[in-house]
Amino acid sequence: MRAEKSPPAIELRRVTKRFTTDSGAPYTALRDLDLTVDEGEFCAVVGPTGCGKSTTLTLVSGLERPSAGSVAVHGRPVDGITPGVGFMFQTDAILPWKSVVDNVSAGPRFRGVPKKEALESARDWIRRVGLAGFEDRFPHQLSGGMRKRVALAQNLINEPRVILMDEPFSALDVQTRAKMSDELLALWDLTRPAVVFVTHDLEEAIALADTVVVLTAGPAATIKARFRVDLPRPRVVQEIRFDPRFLDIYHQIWDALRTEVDIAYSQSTRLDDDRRAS
Ligand SMILES: Nc1ncnc2c1ncn2[C@@H]1O[C@H](COP(=O)(O)OP(=O)(O)OP(=O)(O)O)[C@@H](O)[C@H]1O
Repeated sequence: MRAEKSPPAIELRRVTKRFTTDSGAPYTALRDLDLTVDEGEFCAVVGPTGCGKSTTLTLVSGLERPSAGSVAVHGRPVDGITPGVGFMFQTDAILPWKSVVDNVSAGPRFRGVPKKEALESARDWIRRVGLAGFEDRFPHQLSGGMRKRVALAQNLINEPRVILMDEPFSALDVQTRAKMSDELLALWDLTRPAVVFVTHDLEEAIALADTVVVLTAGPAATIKARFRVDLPRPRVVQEIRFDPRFLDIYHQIWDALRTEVDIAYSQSTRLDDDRRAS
């Protein structure tokens, strides 16, 4: 008997997304975008500022609908908020009035898991993200890096098969950021969900991902190129940068990205000039 090939974790086909701007004019953010992320794949998305990286995530999450084309998660068309998907954004989504353990156990509690079991599982995840002993602290008593750990535990406790991350570590200092990236890779390795990780930082993208996708400059952004990152795992984020293969990959991707960054930059300076002239 022939085994059925399981669908990819995420599939966007010929996706176009139009917004209506404040002035009422239509703005096409994405056009004819095709993106496939396999089960267990760590995919980083890079592209010039404002090209549509976050919009791509909101389409997968179900927070926004495509104007044309289709979005599917595990073969199911996305129709409203996608179940089984975790999110991590630049700003923390942790609740300031709840302790660490209550924040982390909130997901299972919401799904109806009995309190005792939810708290046990939360303590387990808090330990795995390196916060044992901080269970009863409140978010304002934690550093930025510690709050990110809480957000990671809050996500991973729900055992998502897909995690969407939008510059989750960009507010952290450089060292904490590298440390968190290592933690993320170690935790990802435990359950290997599919990840889409949006970042401005090409080094971060290569250090973390299996594939790096480059978007073109907007409007009507689409995928310019997709690169396989064949660096060995496990990786230490701050050390993998010195691998000669890392530099090769960096140069290849930067060649594709640089043109798009230049286009976006000249568009933004032209807009500034127009504004000054009017
Ligand atoms: N709700 C909205 N209404 C109107 N325009 C929007 C809306 N959301 C996004 N846009 C526009 O769509 C384009 C893509 O935005 P998006 O935030 O996805 O880009 P990005 O690549 O994530 O940006 P950055 O790199 O700055 O984080 C931008 O020009 C943005 O202004």
